[in-house]
Amino acid sequence: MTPHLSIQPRPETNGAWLAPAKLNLMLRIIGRRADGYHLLQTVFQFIDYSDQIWLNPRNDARIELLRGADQVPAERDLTVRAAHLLKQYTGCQRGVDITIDKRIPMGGGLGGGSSDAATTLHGLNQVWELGLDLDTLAQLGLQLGADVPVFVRGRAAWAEGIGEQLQPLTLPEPWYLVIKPDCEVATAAIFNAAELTRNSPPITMADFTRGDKRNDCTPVVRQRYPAVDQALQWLAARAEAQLTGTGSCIFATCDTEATARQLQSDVPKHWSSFVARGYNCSCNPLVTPLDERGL
Ligand SMILES: C[C@@](CO)(OP(=O)(O)O)[C@H](O)COP(=O)(O)OP(=O)(O)OC[C@H]1O[C@@H](n2ccc(N)nc2=O)[C@H](O)[C@@H]1O
Ligand SMILES: Nc1ncnc2c1ncn2[C@@H]1O[C@H](COP(=O)(O)OP(=O)(O)O)[C@@H](O)[C@H]1O
Repeated sequence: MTPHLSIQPRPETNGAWLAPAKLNLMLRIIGRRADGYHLLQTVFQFIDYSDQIWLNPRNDARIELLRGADQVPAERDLTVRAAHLLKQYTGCQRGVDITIDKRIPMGGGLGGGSSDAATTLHGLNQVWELGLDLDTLAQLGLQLGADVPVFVRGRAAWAEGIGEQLQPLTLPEPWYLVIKPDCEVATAAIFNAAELTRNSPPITMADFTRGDKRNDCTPVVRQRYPAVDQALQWLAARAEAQLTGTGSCIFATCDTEATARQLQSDVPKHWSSFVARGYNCSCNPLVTPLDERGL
């Protein structure tokens, strides 16, 4: 059976919905839209390293964040914004208490905020019995961030456009060592950098499969964040080192968990790190695992 991550509440999650992180296995910037958003080619894969979100219905129509991410005001939290968006779109009068157990580092290029938003859209679609389909949830998600649709759809993907035009991919599901240098990177600052490459020639999926894993953000992030540069130098001396998204996290791909843990045991103590498995499916109530559909 093809392994998959399930974002739905299960006994082992104590009623929590899971919001997994992602890695960008390559990222090219091939242009810019008139509104300033960049046209990308990127490959997304999920990893089994997740935030946990509890969605408890209330007796009134309020949306309350009982515990969220550090230093993110409730009104800016992407789970709260997702809940308001659903109410506005459907006219639903119900309320919810939201509690987030934050594990995915913020400003790390791991998409934690976007994943929290996507999981909230799925969770409240069920808890509030809204009956919205996957396309509608992905469209609503895009209003919250360019990265939200891939988490809503729950399939590893080749992405184009601003990251929302998605073609599912079946990739190897290796182990990853992820290192978080001691800094956060604001996505907007990197996309606004004058020195960012914005005219990379487009590649094909076959080029990626043959090994083109460049991330156009890497030179800018290395130059502006010495901690990322140092971590990349350290990892590159031991394995192929890559930046995910706009960073700050970097990663190496390993064939086995043992290899990843061996590499992790040498990581200098001033960087945090974790080992996680890659997954092509992050299954939600509207997506059945590939193998259960006979694919
Ligand atoms: C770069 C990527 C790669 O997966 O990930 P992260 O490094 O943030 O995790 C994503 O494209 C980030 O997606 P997301 O974090 O949802 O972006 P948004 O909230 O929509 O936008 C954040 C900022 O980045 C800019 N932005 C985002 C996406 C894009 N294709 N072009 C952009 O120029 C936006 O103009 C905005 O200033
Ligand atoms: N629930 C949330 N979890 C994390 N970040 C959030 C959340 N809601 C809003 N944000 C905002 O989104 C920003 C980006 O966070 P995140 O998605 O974790 O990183 P990245 O964009 O680097 O992948 C944070 O710095 C924070 O201001």
